[in-house]
Formats: sequence, structure tokens, C-alpha cells
Amino acid sequence: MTLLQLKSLVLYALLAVVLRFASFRYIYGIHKFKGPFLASFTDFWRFLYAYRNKLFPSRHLHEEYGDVVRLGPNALCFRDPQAIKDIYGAGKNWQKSGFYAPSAPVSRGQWAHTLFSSPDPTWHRNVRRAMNSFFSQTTVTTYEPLVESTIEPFLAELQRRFADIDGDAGSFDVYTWMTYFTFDVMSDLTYSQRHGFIARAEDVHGIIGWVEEFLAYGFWAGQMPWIDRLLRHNPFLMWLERRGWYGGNTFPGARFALQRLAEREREEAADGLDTKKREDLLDKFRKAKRERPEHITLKEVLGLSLSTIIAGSEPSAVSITAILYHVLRTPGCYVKVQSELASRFPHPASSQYPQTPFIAARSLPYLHACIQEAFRLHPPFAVNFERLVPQGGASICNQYIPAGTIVSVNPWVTQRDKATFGEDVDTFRPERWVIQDEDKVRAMERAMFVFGGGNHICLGRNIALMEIYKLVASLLRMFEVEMVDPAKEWTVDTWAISRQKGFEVRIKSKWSSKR
Ligand code: HEM
Repeated sequence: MTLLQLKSLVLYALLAVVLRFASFRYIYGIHKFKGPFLASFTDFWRFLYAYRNKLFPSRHLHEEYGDVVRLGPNALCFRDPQAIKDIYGAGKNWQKSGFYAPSAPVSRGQWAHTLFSSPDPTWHRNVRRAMNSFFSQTTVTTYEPLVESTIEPFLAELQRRFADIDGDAGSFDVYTWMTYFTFDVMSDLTYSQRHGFIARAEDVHGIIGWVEEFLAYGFWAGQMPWIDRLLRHNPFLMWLERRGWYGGNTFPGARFALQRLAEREREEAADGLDTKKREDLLDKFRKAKRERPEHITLKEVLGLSLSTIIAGSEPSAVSITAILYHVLRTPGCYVKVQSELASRFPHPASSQYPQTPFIAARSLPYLHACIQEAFRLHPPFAVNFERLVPQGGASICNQYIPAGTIVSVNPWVTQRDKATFGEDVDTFRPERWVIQDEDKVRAMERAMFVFGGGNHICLGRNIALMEIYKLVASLLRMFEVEMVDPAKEWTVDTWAISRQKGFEVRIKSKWSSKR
């Protein structure tokens, strides 16, 4: 081959690549929608955007391009809350996009798919059916004593370490301590055994840090899922892991889960089923395995118990942190919450933990409005929940969208919709929820997407609500709380979970202030 021929060949190859990328802008049939120019050719644009830890997709994108933004050659996201009904509404059951698979944990070199990560709708339907009753409102009320059993040592630990102490020693970072609480609640609920974050006041075995990185990875790798095969789910690394030559991918909590699982299997083999002992989630998952062995095997039991810790701990910690931050920073709000609590519950007479039934905490209208408003302004998941438009295409917000398009809604966007919530969408104003206009309240509720929607709606939302209402009410009943520096704003991470840094408080025990 002559030099000239070689040059022509390289030129043709380059031209083919350029044409291929250029075609991406048109072949999906969504070129009428606007978005960043580069995004119409390659998913690399959104990958980079997510990787650089930018709020995803920040509202400025919608402000620049309108109600629908083209985020990738084949990906659209919607701002109008109507899209929640059109994409995730009753009976839709649209399949998840490739975004979710990188979020699958690895256990001993094998994919350990969870309800969140699984791409298989049949598997999801069967497992979800087997789980729904364990997470229903009625069943969850039976877990209340299990949540109490972590709230009590948590508040006692705060009392012991920080209450009524001056100087730096008496202040603590709220998000850090709330993660200790929620991770211990979830491990107590799941295995009847806490990991020990509260007692040791540290991230035991690096589990919390691992989960943070794990969720962040799933988020940015999910924008361009093929990259995951080079990284976490790299077949070669998985092969090494199966042989025990590499362990970098396995969740540090998986060993803990496997030990608890093995203990239960041994106990059952030795003594049979103990029907009197308190039943935790692991018992429930094993019960599902006995009743539906065709759908729930040991692998599912392991995946489910890992997913309650991975999916269930951080978002609740973020929510509690957001509630306290906004209540403390909003003029008049803290006093109102405290006086509502005081009107419902007696003043604590000793350092003993005051039990706060969920139903009582939930019935306080102003506290409820504050929690709802914190969910609105600061949803823990800063994620576009992607679905694939089914065969035949679909109408979303009165626009035809072709089959196979990736479509999504992000709670950070719909929950700040001015048409629904008013011009002051960026202000924490619980009063917006305390109004007589039922139609308006219903419209606001329809725009809330904090727990997702449809057949993938958060499985653990009843547990999350119970632990959040109980903890916030109990904490504020027991202590006066103040910000270390009321002028200081927190900083917010946006890699999947909008975790907060730099929000510190001091606490004063109410009972001692009465002495
Ligand atoms: C404030 C706390 C929480 C928030 C904001 C939250 C939010 C969400 C959201 C938005 C989804 C839907 C994802 C999608 O459509 O792709 C989801 C799914 C899920 N959540 Fe939660 N969650 C919370 C707490 C919990 C807790 C405590 C648990 C466990 C007990 C849990 C377990 C799950 C599971 C297993 C899924 C997957 C469900 C499925 O795909 O069928 N979550 N969560």
C-alpha cells in the first residue's frame, strides 16, 4: 500500500466516524428538542456533566432550553410535573434504561442485582410482589419498636457527648451523625444487630464511605453505561474476584450480611423456626424464600438485605439533615415547631428518652408541613429516573415521543415548578402546605417525586417516614438545638445523593434547663 492510499484510508475512516456521530443527532427522531449542542451527538456530554458533580440536570438547563431538554442523542428530560403521570403513572410499567445496571453490587465476583438495579422486569415484578406486604403501611407499624431501639441509644449518645458542653467539643456535624443513626437503624431493622456507628462514633469498616462512593459511581457511570464494563463490572476483575485474587468490588457490609445469613441458617437447622422471637427484615426475606422458592433464593435474600442498607440509609440521613437545617435557619420556624411539640407532649422531666409514637408525630400539622417542605426543597436523590418509551411511542406532556427514547424526570426540577408551587419556589415556606385549598395541595402533592413513582416507587418509604418523623420529633422534644454559625450555609454534593456538609449544631438538654 502506498503512502497516498494509506492517507486516503485514514481520511475515509475519520469521515465515517464523523458521519456516524453526526447521524446520532437525527436518527432517534428527537432533534426537534433543544439541548446542549454536544449532547445531541454523544452521551459523553452528560457523563462529564455528572462526573463533574453538577446538579443534574440543573434548572438552568430547562431555563435555557425549555420544558424538555435533550440530554443525550437518545435522552430527554421533562420539567412539567404532568410528565410524572405520563411516564410513571398507574399501569405504565415502562422498562428502566441502562442507567441502573452500574448500580448493581458485586458479591464474590457475581452481579448481586437489587430491585433498584435490575434490568429484568419479570424478576423485578416477582421479587417486588414477594416484598410489598413486608413494607406496607400496616406491617411497617409493627417495626416501630425496632426503630425505637436505635433512637434511644442515639439520643443518649448525643446527650453524653455533646449536650450542654461549651466550645468545639459541644458541637457536631449533623449529616455525619444522622448517617450513624440511619445506617444503624437499617442494620438493626434488617439483622437485629447494629453495625455500631453510633456507639463507636465512626464509620465502622468504612461502610458509609463505601456506600457514598458506590452511589456516586452508579450515577456517573450510568450516564454512559458501557463504561461500567471497563470499571466495576469489568468481566476480568469479576473473574479475579471469583477466584479470591481481588476483592476491591465487594461491599464491606456484604461480609456482615453473609455472616448473619449463615447464623440464621444454622439456628434454623439446629432449633427449627423460633416463632416467638422478634421478626426482622432478614427473617421476612427468608420467609419469602420458603414461601416462593421459585422467585426468592439465597441470592435474592442477600441482595435484598444489602439493598435496604445501600438504598435506605443515606437518603433518610439527608432528609433529617435538611429538615433541621431549614427549620433552624427560617425565622420563626423553630419556635413554631417547638411550641407545637410542647402543646402535644409533656416537657421532659429527666434525661430519659421520651418515646414519640409515629402516629402522634405525623399528626402535628406544622411539623408535617416542615417535613414535606424539606422533601420538596431538598429531595435526597438528585437523579433523573430514566425509563424507555415502549413500542409504538407515547405522548408525554402532549408531545409525541418515539419508542426507545430514554425519558426522565428529576425531583429537583419538578418540585421547584413555579406554575405549581408559586414564584417563591426557592424559599423554605412550610406554610404553603397549611392551606385550605385542597385542589392546590393535591396539585403540589402530584408534583412531588421524592420517592419516585409507579412500579419502582420507593419500597421503603413507609419505613423512611416513620424513622424521620420519630427521630425529628424525639430530638426536638429532648433538646434545644442551635446552629453553631447561623450565617454559614452548608455545601451540597450532587453525586446521586444531595448530601450536605458544613452544618453544625449545639444541643442543650431541656430537662436540665428546667432544673
Ligand atoms: C427519605 C428516604 C428515601 C428516599 C427519598 C428514597 C427515594 C427512592 C426513590 C426516588 C426510588 C425510586 C427509584 C427509581 O424509580 O428508579 C427508591 C427506590 C427504592 N428504595 Fe428508597 N428512598 C428512601 C428510603 C428508603 C428506605 C428506608 C429503604 C429500605 C427500607 C428504601 C429502599 C428502596 C428500594 C429497595 C428501592 C427500589 C424499588 C424498586 O425499584 O422496586 N428506600 N427510593
